Amino acid sequence: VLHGALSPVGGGTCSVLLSHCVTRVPSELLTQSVLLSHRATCHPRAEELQGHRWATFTREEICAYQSQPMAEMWQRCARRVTEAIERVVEFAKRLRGFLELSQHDQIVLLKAGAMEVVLVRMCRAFDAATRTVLFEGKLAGPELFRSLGCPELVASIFDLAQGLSALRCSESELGLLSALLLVNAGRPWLQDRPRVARLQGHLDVAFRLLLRRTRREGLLARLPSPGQLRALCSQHLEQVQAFRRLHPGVVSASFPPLYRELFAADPADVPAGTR
Ligand SMILES: O=C(C1CCS(=O)(=O)CC1)N1CC[C@](c2ccc(OCc3ccccc3)cc2)(S(=O)(=O)c2ccc(F)cc2)C1
Repeated sequence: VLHGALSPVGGGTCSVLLSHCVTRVPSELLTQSVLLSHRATCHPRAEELQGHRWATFTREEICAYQSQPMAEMWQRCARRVTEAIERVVEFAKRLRGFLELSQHDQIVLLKAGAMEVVLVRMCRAFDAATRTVLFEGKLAGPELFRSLGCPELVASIFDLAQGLSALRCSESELGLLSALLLVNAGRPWLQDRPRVARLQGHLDVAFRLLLRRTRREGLLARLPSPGQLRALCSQHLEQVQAFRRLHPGVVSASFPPLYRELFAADPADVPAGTR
C-alpha cells in the first residue's frame, strides 16, 4: 500500500513556486516550503482549529462510545489514524528531496516515522484547558476511549498531546519537527544513509535558524525525546497484538490495509521468497 501511495503517478509533488521571495536564503526557502506542505496536509487547518469553538461530547454520547464493542472502537481509531497517516505520506511526498530518495528508503522512513508525526500533529487538535482532543467532530477526553481496553496507551497519547500543546508550537515549528521525524538518518534498514543524512542536515539547519530568528531556541530542550515517541509507538504495537489475540481475524478482515501493513504485518503476508 505504501509503495503505491509513493508512486509519482499517484498525485505528483507540487514544487512550490517561491518566486516572490527572492531575498530569502536557502534555509528560509526550505522552511517556507515545509510550512506550505505541512499546512496543505493537516486537517483541520490551523484557522479552523483556532476560530471554531468546538463542542464537547454530552454524557449520553460518551456513554454510547463507552458501550461500543471493543472491535468497533478499535476499527474507528484505526480508520482515523490511517487517514492521518495518508496525509503524512502526502506531506513527505511534498518535502523537497524526499521523492529523490530510493523508494526503499522512502518506505523505511515512513514506516518508522509516520505514526510519530501523527502523534505530534495531534497537539493541534488538542485542548489543554479541558484535556480533550478533537475526535469525530467534537472534543473527547480519555474516558471516551475506554472500550478500547488500553487505558495506559490512551493516557500516554493524551500526556504527549498535553506536553506538546504546552509548548505552543507554531505551524512552522510543527512542520519542521515533523519533517525531521521523517527524514532521520538514524532509522534502521536504510540503504543510502549518507543521502538521508544530507537532507536531514538541511532541515536541521533550517529548524535551528527558525528558532534563532524567533528566539525560540529553548524549545529544543522541551520537545518530546526520541525515546518517548518510540516508547509510545511500541506501546501501540503491543496493544495491537493484544487486541488481535482477543479478536482474531478482526484486524485482517476489517482494518485499513495501510494500517495492517504498518502495524500488523502477518508473517504470512511476507512474500514467500523472504520468509
Ligand atoms: O488527532 C489526530 C489527527 C492528527 C493529525 S491531523 O492531521 O491533525 C488530524 C487529527 N488523530 C488521528 C486519529 C487519533 C489517533 C491517535 C493515535 C492513535 O494511535 C493508534 C491507536 C490505534 C488504536 C487504538 C489506540 C491507538 C490512533 C488514532 S484519534 O482516533 O482521534 C485518537 C485520539 C486519542 C486517543 F487516545 C486515541 C485515538 C488522533
